[in-house]
Amino acid sequence: MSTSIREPEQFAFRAEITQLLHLLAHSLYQSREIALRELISNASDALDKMRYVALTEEGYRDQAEGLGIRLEGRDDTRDLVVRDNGVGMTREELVENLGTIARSGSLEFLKNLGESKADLSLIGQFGVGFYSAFMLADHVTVRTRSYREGQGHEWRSDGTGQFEIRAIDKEDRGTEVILHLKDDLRDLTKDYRIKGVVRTYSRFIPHPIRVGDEVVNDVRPIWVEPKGQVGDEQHAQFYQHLAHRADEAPLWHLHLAVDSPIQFRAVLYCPRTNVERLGFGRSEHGLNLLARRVLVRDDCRDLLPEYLRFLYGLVDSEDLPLNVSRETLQDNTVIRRIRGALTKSVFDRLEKLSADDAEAFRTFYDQFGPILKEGVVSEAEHRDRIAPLLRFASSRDESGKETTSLKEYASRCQEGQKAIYYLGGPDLASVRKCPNLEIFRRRGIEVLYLTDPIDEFVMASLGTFGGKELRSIDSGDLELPGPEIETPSAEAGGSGFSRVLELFRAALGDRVAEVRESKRLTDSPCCLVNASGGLSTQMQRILRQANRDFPAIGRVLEVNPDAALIKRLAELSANPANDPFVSSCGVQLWSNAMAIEGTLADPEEMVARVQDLMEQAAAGKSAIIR
Ligand SMILES: Nc1ncnc2c1ncn2[C@@H]1O[C@H](COP(=O)(O)OP(=O)(O)OP(=O)(O)O)[C@@H](O)[C@H]1O
Repeated sequence: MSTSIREPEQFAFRAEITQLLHLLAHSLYQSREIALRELISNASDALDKMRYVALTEEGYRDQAEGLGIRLEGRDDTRDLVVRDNGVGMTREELVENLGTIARSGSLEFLKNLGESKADLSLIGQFGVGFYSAFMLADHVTVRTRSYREGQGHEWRSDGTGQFEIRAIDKEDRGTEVILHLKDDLRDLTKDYRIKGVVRTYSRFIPHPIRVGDEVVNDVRPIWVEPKGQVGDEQHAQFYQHLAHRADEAPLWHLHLAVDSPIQFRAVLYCPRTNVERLGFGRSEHGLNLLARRVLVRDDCRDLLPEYLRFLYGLVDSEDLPLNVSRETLQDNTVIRRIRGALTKSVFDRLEKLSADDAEAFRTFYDQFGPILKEGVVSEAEHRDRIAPLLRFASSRDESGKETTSLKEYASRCQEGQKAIYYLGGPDLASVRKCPNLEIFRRRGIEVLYLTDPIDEFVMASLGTFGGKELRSIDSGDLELPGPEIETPSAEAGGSGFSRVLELFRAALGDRVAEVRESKRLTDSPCCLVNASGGLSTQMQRILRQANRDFPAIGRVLEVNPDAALIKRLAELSANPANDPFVSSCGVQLWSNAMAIEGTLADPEEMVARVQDLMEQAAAGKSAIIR
């Protein structure tokens, strides 16, 4: 026992924590009581750990009894105490956990608060929940004794840059957080107020929370209750406890009771918002794993595929040993089977949501669709479950508001249509401008508009849907349903048009793979398409963004014999003196097509040519007013 350091020792908080504390202390956040929930959650975690220790470590067998949390208000001193008989902390743990260890979460949280992307209610998600105590208190004291030692320690701080730690006598194991309440929160010492807060935020914590002699919460673990007996309100509170989300009900939940071949109970929750989309890092949390009601891992990532990482929840199985180690989890057959069953249930739930509640499914898809798509690209196993859930904008609603599923698209296919057509681009506005769409518009064939960069990879990974090939419309060999397009204009253009193609070909050289007559354009003079079987334009754009040295791929320039400009060039080509002008127009048309796509590499060259063409046009004009 080291009673030698009874004198307090001073420590400085890490810089980002000082910043965070300053923010919290001056916060005008309305529901400051949520801080209490963070402290109760921490106490509950410490009790879970103690129960686990008692069941797995020699010498602590009798210590799983009487685990609980107690809240006590002290009117005279304006203190509110949160006490637990959990694992407690050693001196080193106190120093590290409450002040000096780097937490990537605190920096991220500060950054997002600064950019107004997050509000204080999200604090618990960043692994810095303890500090929210300073929203309620002007001084915080933590008295704790680890289950491993007889010596207790006290941590004190007023939240301004420093904290101090000293050895104390503490009779019982566990932790006591004493909040010296801010003046305007003094009524939080009253039992009725404390009970109110517990009932609002922490009612379904699976350990008894006592205020006076009364157990205020409902300790029956909701996941072992029969499904029909757990209401939405209970689920919402349990979700808030697991996910550290204040005042938010889950978008949907799953409550599973499976008895064979593996026995397990599970609850899973889908948040309403995807914090990854707000610019936070990847969701870094797994599910809680319990063996016979005892928490064995609070961050088990092996229970769901990576692309369902946004779900919160808990799995409790009778078939798992308590001492299952992190290393053996992945190879554990029980875990693998539970993962399979959970994943299937999630897809069943999503399928049902998409059929029964379009509004909720749309919210889900807006938030988590991009993560779900990773599942198509990263593994083949569940592609066929994810594909029907995908939604895309389409030419059916040019505003992009109404999205469509692949199945709906397929149901609208024309007689003889063998493919599902799509076009990718950086945004809806540029996709809609693409001349390649003209023939589709004329024929009334629907085209999916893909604007998420991963969409192209999704389509490439899927290959087909419902027996129909997924095809980018800038592919050189389109097989459209219905009759081949008649091109009388090609004849009308006659040899002049062939000459135009010849001149374009010679002028463009190896900048293009081919120059040919187009059968897909109605208005535009020309468009670019890709050699059959080649990469789509959007895919080339994405690869070039990722790697500047990505080689330029020779494209096919298709020319519309029907366009007024091309007709005129065909006429002019009868006179060899016009060859340079026609050639120059060819290069410029190619530049225009590249510019529309956003793939033009050398704008200076184009500017010089436009200048030259303008000079020629100006020279042909007359200043004489007729
Ligand atoms: N009552 C307690 N008993 C034992 N240890 C505690 C207690 N409260 C906090 N701790 C320790 O302090 C650490 C920091 O707590 P804090 O609330 O800031 O983050 P966290 O609990 O790790 O993250 P999260 O809030 O996301 O669960 C905890 O991980 C735990 O080790």
